[in-house]
Amino acid sequence: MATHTMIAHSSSSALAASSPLKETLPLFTTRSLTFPRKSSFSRLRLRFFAEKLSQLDSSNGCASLQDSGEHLTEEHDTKEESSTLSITVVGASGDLAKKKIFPALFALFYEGCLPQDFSVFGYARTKLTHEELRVMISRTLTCRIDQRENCVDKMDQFLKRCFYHSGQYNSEDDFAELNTKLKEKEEGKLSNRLYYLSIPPNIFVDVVRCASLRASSVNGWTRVIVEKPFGRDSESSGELTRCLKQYLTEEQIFRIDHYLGKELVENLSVLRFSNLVFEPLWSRNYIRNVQLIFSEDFGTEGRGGYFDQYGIIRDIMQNHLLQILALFAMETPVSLDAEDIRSEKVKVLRSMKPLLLQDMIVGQYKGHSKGGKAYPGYTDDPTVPKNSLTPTFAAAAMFINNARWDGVPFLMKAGKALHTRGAEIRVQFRHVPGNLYKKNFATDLDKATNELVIRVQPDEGIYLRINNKVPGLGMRLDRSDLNLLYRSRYPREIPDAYERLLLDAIEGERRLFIRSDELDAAWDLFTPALKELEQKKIVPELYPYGSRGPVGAHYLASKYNVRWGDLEDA
Ligand SMILES: NC(=O)C1=CN([C@@H]2O[C@H](COP(=O)(O)OP(=O)(O)OC[C@H]3O[C@@H](n4cnc5c(N)ncnc54)[C@H](OP(=O)(O)O)[C@@H]3O)[C@@H](O)[C@H]2O)C=CC1
Ligand SMILES: O=C1O[C@H](COP(=O)(O)O)[C@@H](O)[C@H](O)[C@H]1O
Repeated sequence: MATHTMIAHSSSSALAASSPLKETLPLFTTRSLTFPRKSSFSRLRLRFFAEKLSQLDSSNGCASLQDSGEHLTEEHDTKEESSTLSITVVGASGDLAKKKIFPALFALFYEGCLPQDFSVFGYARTKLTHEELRVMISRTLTCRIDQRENCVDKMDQFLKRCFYHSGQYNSEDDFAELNTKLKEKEEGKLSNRLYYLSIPPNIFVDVVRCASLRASSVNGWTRVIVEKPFGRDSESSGELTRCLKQYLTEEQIFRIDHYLGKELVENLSVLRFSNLVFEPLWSRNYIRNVQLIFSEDFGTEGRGGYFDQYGIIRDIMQNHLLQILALFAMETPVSLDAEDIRSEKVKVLRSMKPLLLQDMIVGQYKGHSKGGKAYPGYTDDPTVPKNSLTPTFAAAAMFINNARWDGVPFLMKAGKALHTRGAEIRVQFRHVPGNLYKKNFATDLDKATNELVIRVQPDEGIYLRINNKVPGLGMRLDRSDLNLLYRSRYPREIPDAYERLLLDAIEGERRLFIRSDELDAAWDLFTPALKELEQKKIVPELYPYGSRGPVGAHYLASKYNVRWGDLEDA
């Protein structure tokens, strides 16, 4: 124990010494940096205890840090007793904070995943009292379906730990005041501080500067979760990273992509690497195309101002879908350690061919009336310019130039205001060569190939479409699904992605956060096509609100001899 502490501190000091702000950027106990394997081990160890505890309290996978001390090791006990955790949500008055971050923090508290000694601070310009913040937060808190009994008590306990500080985002003095308030709560203990930047990206750097100079922990770690968008293209993203790194080390920056925290996305690697039946098939030899599909059945209502500067390619494809693609297509990592996984993701991203304009199509939704109800078009939003060419839908074909995936189209499709909400990965396999049963298919043979579908949301599940004989005396073939439907197999609520990611950031687990080289590689793939799209002022194909999107998506798919699986299913 003593040795660990010593090594951790000397290593942190070495880091701080190389940092431009060594005095003002104090020690961050970068557990996974110093002890990469130990971090995963300790998390797994906690999870092991949690599994034991789950039989008692149906915990969601973290060990109870509040009331299970006797199960944990000596090392853990000591740390827990002497340290505090302060979580500051910057932009606390905003949509994401209310909708996702505070509820996720409450869920972690509810599940016993937060340390004994923690406080939550909201920070924003809006003037609020502590009590007003608590009222605001309480409106969005919910308890897990299966554990409602002491819900009200738990909410009260949580809300008592929530405080508010009003300040400007670029004021060092305001952050110094925040620092004073944080210190009051920390009572001189070893303090760890987590900042969540739930604010528009143009103020990220101001906040990081002020927080790092005036409100960093002096004796524990300081970490910052940065929300997307991380820039608009390679240049602006590089600039953002450069500016953030004036004040923070890479190890302090947790770039969030909440899709990586979704249960089925986490399960993707388990599916691949722990099932012998899949891994041998995972290549160009057996897979003819992969589809990554995102759709929402609502428009940009309320977020038009933000969305118009980014569009669907930057909002969904360059991050959420590309991250899933990287996990899907990467080689087997050396271990489950964050750096090993992220290095494999970077490798596969760097093997990809940058997207070409001729391999994408864009669309924008228009107003539509259905069942007596009028649905607004994208440009009907008062915060969107009337002549906006921003795509609310896009489809793209991407390729990976490596031995495993050479020639396999990875088709992406993302859209707002479509007929349904969902996110899924579809893997379409090749034909069975010389299929003995080709005469017995009621449908065309091309449609009778196997398909593996990983449904990320809603109705999380994994199903494998196979061909089977219809029972009876004849020989007629049919298609059926071997179906793992989560709600039947695991009839309990799945934690929200933000819960998992917040817990990981608290634990210093970086596996599900984006490293700066990953981000660079991701932007390199999309920047040329995005620039061309804007320079050439490509006019998006209009599609009605609530429809299946522009027909151009079908032409793009058929160019590569692909049919969109979601539409075949419908
Ligand atoms: N909302 C969502 O569903 C998602 C959001 N994100 C990202 O999360 C971050 C926060 O999103 P969201 O909560 O929707 O954002 P908001 O627009 O609600 O902004 C959050 C807070 O920031 C302050 N703020 C807003 N605009 C400005 C401005 N121009 N200058 C200074 N302060 C401003 C406001 O607080 P005050 O005026 O009190 O200071 C506001 O309450 C963004 O980076 C967004 O891209 C990512 C995924 C989903
Ligand atoms: O990052 C974003 O994601 C949401 C969709 O997230 P989900 O978890 O609800 O699927 C999307 O609406 C938003 O435009 C985008 O910024």
